[in-house]
Amino acid sequence: MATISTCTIGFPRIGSNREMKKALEAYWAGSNDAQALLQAAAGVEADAWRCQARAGIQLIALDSTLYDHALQERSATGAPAAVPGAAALPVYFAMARGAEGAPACDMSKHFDSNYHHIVPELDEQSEPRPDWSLLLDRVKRGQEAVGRERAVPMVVGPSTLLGLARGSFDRSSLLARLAPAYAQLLRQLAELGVPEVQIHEPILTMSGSEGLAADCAACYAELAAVGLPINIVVAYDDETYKWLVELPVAALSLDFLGVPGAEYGSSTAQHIAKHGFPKSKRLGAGVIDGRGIWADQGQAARLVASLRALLGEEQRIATSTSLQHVPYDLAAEEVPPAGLARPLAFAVQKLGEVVGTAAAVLGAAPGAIPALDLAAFTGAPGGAPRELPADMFRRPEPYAERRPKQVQYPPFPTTTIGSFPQTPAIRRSRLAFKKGRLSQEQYREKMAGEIGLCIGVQEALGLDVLVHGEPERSDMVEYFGLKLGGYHFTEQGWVQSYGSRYVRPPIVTGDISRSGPMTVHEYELAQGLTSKPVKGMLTGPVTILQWSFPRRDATRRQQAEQLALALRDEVADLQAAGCRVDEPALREGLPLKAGRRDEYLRWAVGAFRLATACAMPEVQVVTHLCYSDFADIMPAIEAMDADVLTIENSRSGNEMIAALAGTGYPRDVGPGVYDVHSPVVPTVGWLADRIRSFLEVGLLEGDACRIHVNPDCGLKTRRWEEVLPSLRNMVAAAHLVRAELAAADRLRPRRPTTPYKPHSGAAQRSASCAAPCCAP
Ligand SMILES: CN1c2c(nc(N)[nH]c2=O)NC[C@@H]1CNc1ccc(C(=O)N[C@@H](CCC(=O)N[C@@H](CCC(=O)N[C@@H](CCC(=O)O)C(=O)O)C(=O)O)C(=O)O)cc1
Ligand SMILES: N[C@@H](CCS)C(=O)O
Ligand SMILES: [Zn+2]
Repeated sequence: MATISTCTIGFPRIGSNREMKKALEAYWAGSNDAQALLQAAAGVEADAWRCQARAGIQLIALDSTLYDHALQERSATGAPAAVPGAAALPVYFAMARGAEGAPACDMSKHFDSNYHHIVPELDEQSEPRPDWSLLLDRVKRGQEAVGRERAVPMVVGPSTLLGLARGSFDRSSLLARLAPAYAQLLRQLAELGVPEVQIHEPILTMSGSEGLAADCAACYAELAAVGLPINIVVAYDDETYKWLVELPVAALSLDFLGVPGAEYGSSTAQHIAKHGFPKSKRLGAGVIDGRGIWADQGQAARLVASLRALLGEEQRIATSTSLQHVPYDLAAEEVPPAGLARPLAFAVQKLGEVVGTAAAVLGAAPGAIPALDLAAFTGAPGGAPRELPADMFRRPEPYAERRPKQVQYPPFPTTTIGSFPQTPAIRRSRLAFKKGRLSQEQYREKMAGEIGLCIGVQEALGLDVLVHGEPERSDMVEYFGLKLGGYHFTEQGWVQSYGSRYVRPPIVTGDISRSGPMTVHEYELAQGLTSKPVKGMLTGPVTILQWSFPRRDATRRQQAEQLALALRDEVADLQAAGCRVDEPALREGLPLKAGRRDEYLRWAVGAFRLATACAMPEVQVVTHLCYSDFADIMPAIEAMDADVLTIENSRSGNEMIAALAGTGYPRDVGPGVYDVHSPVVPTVGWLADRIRSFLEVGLLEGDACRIHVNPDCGLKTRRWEEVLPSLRNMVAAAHLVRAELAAADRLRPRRPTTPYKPHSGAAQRSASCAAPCCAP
């Protein structure tokens, strides 16, 4: 007798109408008290759980968080308790966002997604003092909402908690000490009568996790002994299958899809075909895409049918990852994304796909469900790859020759990463423009005023390299999606990036094309107001792609190449307009498996070079990386051939710049000196210490003229009241350390500081750029 069941492994935490975001921000602004926040959170989670029950999901993961799920499991590890009630909220948010005298905990990219988790703080000294009351309360609320037999607790697993922690320490012994804490949780859950517990262990997808096999086996044997069925959930890629299936647990939920794009497909199905799946376990088949938005129940049904032949009747249909990576509900779109010939599925629709797939397989008619029609994407798949000439990837002169021709700086030149506060007034203007209450002309004038304000502020603060402030960009990726052909966008397609911050990833539906300049007007406006250099501001091709929903009929490489060609034309137009400093951002979608990284890095770095190589030697290409560890991809960073690298640095304690210094990285570096995700204003003394520490780690052998001083990332999430004193202190700190170096006679600029002269040359445009850029 076939038993195909259905389950979820996570759901959007924002609420169908962004209730969670609004409640959090009202609480932080002081217009809401703790009770109101907790009440709003309870409403959001209950709505989400009931929505899953209504869709017919049998086992509902009790996902819910005030800020981040990795942060809320800390109470089991001996770290300060996380939110046992209203009184502890300030501690919880201090950990997440910082508070006076207490810097925020480190934040990091969650695997290869655009979600950011708070990094667990664990080391040898950590003494688990388990307090699971929060999670247990959540389970009780879940049982009330959807019934005992459907409410399934989910918890970040001990290996993952340890794997996400930074630093090198004896993880093996701490895992052994964490096991009893988790065993205690399982006993308490069993008392509540839950059907099973989901233990999320995404760390087991990572290369190198084979080394965890013995420790994991011991830990899970101890947990299994409690007697509560355990479902280990491993998402984001295929997994270290051979030893994972041996773990003594009742069920394994695996990701059958892997990264979105045409590379679609993990090796999970092949692993099962090759090695089999133990009869004693239940498989959670993650066949509905948890992080793509194309509806494709047909593919899922066929996958499950093929598994059934291998596995027999006992299966469970699930999503490949938590649905937190897709928007809540397509029905919220007043106008469904226009021109989309293919059906879309957001989280609510994906619940229907899970249930529908189970029904189709039971009905033995999986073939009857049509798969996503790839032929309906516009354009030939990617219009590429065609062989592009090698010189399109090479700047005319190598770094060592071109750097002296570029703008020269004083020691510790000060700058910012691009965005300035996105104020309510800016957002109101944009909304008025969208609703037709402001004309295009009026909207542009408003934005011009904001740009003028940003330039005036930066001049007054004494910054050395300026930016226009990005007021016209709702989001650094969505903005380009709106300007480029081949993209569609949503009105309500919010996806959590971190805490209360959300993005609307644009959707690639066809070949990407640029119909005209996208950023030149704003650059010209800004540069026209100052004699200091203004950076042109582009988002890099890989970043745009990683933070979009890619099409399914072309590889990510093909899509990145199209984006790179569009950005290349923009670089050409920016430099023709006189721009001498340019900033595309690259963000890795580095595969979790080491064996796939080289190939990825080849095309990702290639896309960056393709976008920027048309820049004349005099143009300084700045790139920016935030919230990612890149110690293990240093050669790729070097191969990007940028002139300046700005990086998020302040929360991770110089780890990255120490790595850069260690490899003798020769180019200009701008290590972040303060955390932009915290409302705390850093003091001059603290900032000066940060700057001095760059010399201590031996960065650029102490050549201060090439060590730029900037915040970790853009300032769009901050208020002017925070930005003004923070930047004032940052500039003062740079000047202080500059003066100290001068007094100690340690200022030996290798070349004279040259004043900045914006370039005025249309003639040079045709000489250096037109040919390669316009005839790709
Ligand atoms: C740099 N980062 C980014 C990442 N990914 C991106 N796609 N973009 C990024 O910048 N990843 C890593 C990091 C950190 N991440 C973020 C992510 C998100 C924000 C952020 O500030 N998000 C805003 C939403 C921004 C936005 O698009 N706003 C719209 C307004 C939309 C809206 O709410 N409209 C209302 C009315 C307007 C109003 O009254 O406010 C409506 O329509 O009803 C806009 O500006 O037009 C957020 O608030 O979450 C920052 C860093
Ligand atoms: N220029 C962007 C980069 C963020 S990663 C900004 O400043 O917001
Ligand atoms: Zn950044």
